[in-house]
Amino acid sequence: MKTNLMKTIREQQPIVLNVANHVTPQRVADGINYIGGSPMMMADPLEAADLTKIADAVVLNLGSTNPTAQALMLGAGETANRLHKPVVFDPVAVGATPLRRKRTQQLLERAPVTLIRGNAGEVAALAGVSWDQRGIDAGQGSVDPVTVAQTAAQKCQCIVVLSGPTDIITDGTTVYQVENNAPMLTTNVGMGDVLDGILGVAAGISTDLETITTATGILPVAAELATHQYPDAPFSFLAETYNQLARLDDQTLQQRLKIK
Ligand SMILES: Nc1ncnc2c1ncn2[C@@H]1O[C@H](COP(=O)(O)OP(=O)(O)OP(=O)(O)O)[C@@H](O)[C@H]1O
Ligand SMILES: Cc1ncsc1CCO
Ligand SMILES: [Mg+2]
Repeated sequence: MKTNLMKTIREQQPIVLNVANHVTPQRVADGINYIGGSPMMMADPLEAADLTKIADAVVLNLGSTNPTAQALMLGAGETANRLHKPVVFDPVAVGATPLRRKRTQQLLERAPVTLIRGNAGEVAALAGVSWDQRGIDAGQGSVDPVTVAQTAAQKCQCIVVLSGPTDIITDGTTVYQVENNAPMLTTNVGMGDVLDGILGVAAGISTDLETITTATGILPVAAELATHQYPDAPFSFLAETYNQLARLDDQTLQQRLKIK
């Protein structure tokens, strides 16, 4: 694993450019900032290319898809490809509507992404696996999530991080699993979006599978520590999770990470 990830983030302070949804941008910006990255949100497609030039990584979120957001995603994605910068994509509720599927397909064709992070329902939709997705939530399915993640990674030719009680990280061949988790993460809307931001920070440093796997553990490790303090208070848990993100060092992260 990447044993000096937190130190490297705080030294390099990667700039992460986001096409955020309209629900959780503050949570995402805080998540990036608290671990030591530098967040930037954008809203005007006319500056997507110029802002991508100064970014170390780009994070694209389908959550509040609309024509402007799609133009932002395409503009940033295409420039990032040309400049060989990493792109993280979150296909929020992609299986829910034909429009979301069409816009995702257009993005993946015009600007291939480095990493897709979604819950089981979203990754299943990309893999073409039958799944009972529930809006923005994972829903239920009968196929092994590891197979779902590997299929999506092979189809989309990128790294896939399938989040859930166990997070699955794969390039289509090698598979790592992060077993740290905190159920109150699912009570707070947007913690998947925060995970995307953290993965963007890490991708700004390296996109090797070990770095991405270590980065996937940052949020659940912080959330486990917060759960010890606030086992039944989801909003206090949320605040404490951010405190723990700010405090987290490599020693604590490596000690607490449960990877298989
Ligand atoms: N059932 C669960 N128990 C514990 N932790 C979970 C569970 N499901 C997801 N997580 C953790 O919650 C975080 C967010 O992942 P999740 O799968 O909920 O994203 P999401 O569905 O895209 O959320 P959102 O759309 O609200 O941002 C990850 O760190 C993941 O490990
Ligand atoms: C609630 C919600 N609706 C669209 S995006 C979003 C935040 C979770 O991704
Ligand atoms: Mg989500």
